[in-house]
Amino acid sequence: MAEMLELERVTAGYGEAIVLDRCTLSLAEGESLALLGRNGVGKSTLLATLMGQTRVREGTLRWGGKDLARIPRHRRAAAGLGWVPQEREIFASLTVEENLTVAAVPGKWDVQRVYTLFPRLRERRRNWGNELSGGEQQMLAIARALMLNPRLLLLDEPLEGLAPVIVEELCAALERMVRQEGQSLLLVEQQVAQALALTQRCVVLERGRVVHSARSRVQLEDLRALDRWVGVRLQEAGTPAALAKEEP
Ligand SMILES: Nc1ncnc2c1ncn2[C@@H]1O[C@H](COP(=O)(O)OP(=O)(O)OP(=O)(O)O)[C@@H](O)[C@H]1O
Repeated sequence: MAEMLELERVTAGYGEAIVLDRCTLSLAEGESLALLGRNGVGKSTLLATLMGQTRVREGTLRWGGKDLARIPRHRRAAAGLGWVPQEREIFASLTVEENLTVAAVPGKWDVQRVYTLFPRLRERRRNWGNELSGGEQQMLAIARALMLNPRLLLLDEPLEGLAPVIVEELCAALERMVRQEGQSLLLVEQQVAQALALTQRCVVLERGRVVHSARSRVQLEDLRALDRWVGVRLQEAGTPAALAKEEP
């Protein structure tokens, strides 16, 4: 597989502060990658860097073989990077369907396809954004990003703060999105077992640098090996449905 995204020894941060420190990773078209690590190691900063929101001091970022630095930050979404930040930022005074269609880009993902992925959004299509539960807001934020037909979807802790039953529903949708629809995904997530179950590969960041990488399926069978970097709480890891299934 040709690499779609390549970071080579990228050092970046905010103002004088350096957060990413010679960070190297790559992702191919159709691939799904979990970005793991403790709080504050730079996972969100890596996504922000892809979106042009940090100061890159050194290293190269290539997107589709081209220098990402040459794509201005307001053009990154149009260039195929679909970012769902932790804050979700859905439009409270638009309906669910208006949220989805307000900035849609024609392509494989359309309203019917995202409703098939998230049937709950179809049921709620006439509700205002501010009438949704946290889980529904997260589904809407992801669905809205898909409506831009991104080549790569960047999800920042989509499961954070959601009730277990909603986590399960959301994971089932993300699993279909990745496995059946072949959506490329870069997933930042603290819920390690779920993140591994949804992805093909994983990398661990520590102090802004990749310190470990593995096949997700292999790693899932040895969660304890991640403990030194991530502090996996095995008893909380759960047993997502996807664990029992074949690797994509
Ligand atoms: N907008 C910002 N301006 C200045 N510093 C920031 C900004 N965003 C993050 N930082 C700092 O960058 C460092 C890395 O934060 P980042 O959010 O990337 O970590 P993370 O691995 O995503 O952790 P978390 O799970 O807590 O979000 C932290 O020290 C944080 O305080």
